[in-house]
Amino acid sequence: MIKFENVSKRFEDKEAVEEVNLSINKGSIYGLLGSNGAGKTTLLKLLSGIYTQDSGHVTIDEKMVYENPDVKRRLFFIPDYPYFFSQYTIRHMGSFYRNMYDNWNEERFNHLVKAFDIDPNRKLHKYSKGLQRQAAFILALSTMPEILVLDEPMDGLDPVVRKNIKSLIIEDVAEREMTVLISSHNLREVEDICDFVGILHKGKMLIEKELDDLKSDTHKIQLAFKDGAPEGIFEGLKVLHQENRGSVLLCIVRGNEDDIVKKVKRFDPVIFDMLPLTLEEIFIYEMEDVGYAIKNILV
Ligand SMILES: Nc1ncnc2c1ncn2[C@@H]1O[C@H](COP(=O)(O)OP(=O)(O)OP(=O)(O)O)[C@@H](O)[C@H]1O
Repeated sequence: MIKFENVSKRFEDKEAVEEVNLSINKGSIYGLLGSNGAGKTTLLKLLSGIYTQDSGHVTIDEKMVYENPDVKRRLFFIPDYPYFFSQYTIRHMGSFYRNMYDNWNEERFNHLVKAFDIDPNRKLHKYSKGLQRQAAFILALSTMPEILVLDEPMDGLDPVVRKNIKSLIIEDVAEREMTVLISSHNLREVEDICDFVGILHKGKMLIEKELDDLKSDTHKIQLAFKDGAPEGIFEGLKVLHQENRGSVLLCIVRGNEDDIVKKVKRFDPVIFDMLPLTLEEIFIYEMEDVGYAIKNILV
């Protein structure tokens, strides 16, 4: 299990991550979402042992990560800009990782190089951004990591390659319980692949939940009343957003569905619809709730 306990990390005068708590179960695919500069990359680098925290604990199966090569060998981190040694081909990089990772799988490496159509003898720096990212995935998956840490993983990949890579990741999760931590702004992709989601804002974890629970805990409601919305309609409810659309009141409410239905129906609405929300909508309304709203930017 991956655990962050009260983890803080500061850069000069900037608190990048503040008292973050986070747990990721083995075999889970965890989507780390957040506004720009929220601290996502910092968290991934703390988990990968690239940074050390100022306070708190980052552990994998109760072992500290930083300066612990045995633990670091169990994970592979693909940063937002994959790094290769200058003048190296994918074969050279493969040899480098073969020496580092005990579980390196040569057969899989050769198979993936062919499957992704990467020339094993071409220098990696000559490849496009998307092909370099493909090379990073080939290398990462050939190390057979227990934990795969991905920073904006699908950026620059075409839809066919995305689908292939997602299938490979899901296969590794299903077959050998690989754990995946993904930071992404592509919420559709996260919704597609992740089972757990954390939303980070200004260095703090706003929400950490199973994706299904998050979705079943946030509701879009359309309401209309004979003589306008009565006083106290929202009493006892956590309303993230509300707006009038003609005579219909649209609101986003967090909480238990049955409880919301019971509370609202007391006021006898003439229209009452409860609609599902996408992860993207949930993200936008949760951000609005902490003052990070699209309307502020448009004013
Ligand atoms: N090496 C560094 N030196 C100084 N400040 C840093 C450094 N790395 C990150 N920061 C600051 O820490 C904060 C969090 O940055 P981080 O890159 O973790 O955010 P992020 O959530 O990944 O952002 P984005 O979605 O924009 O990529 C930002 O304010 C950033 O400017």
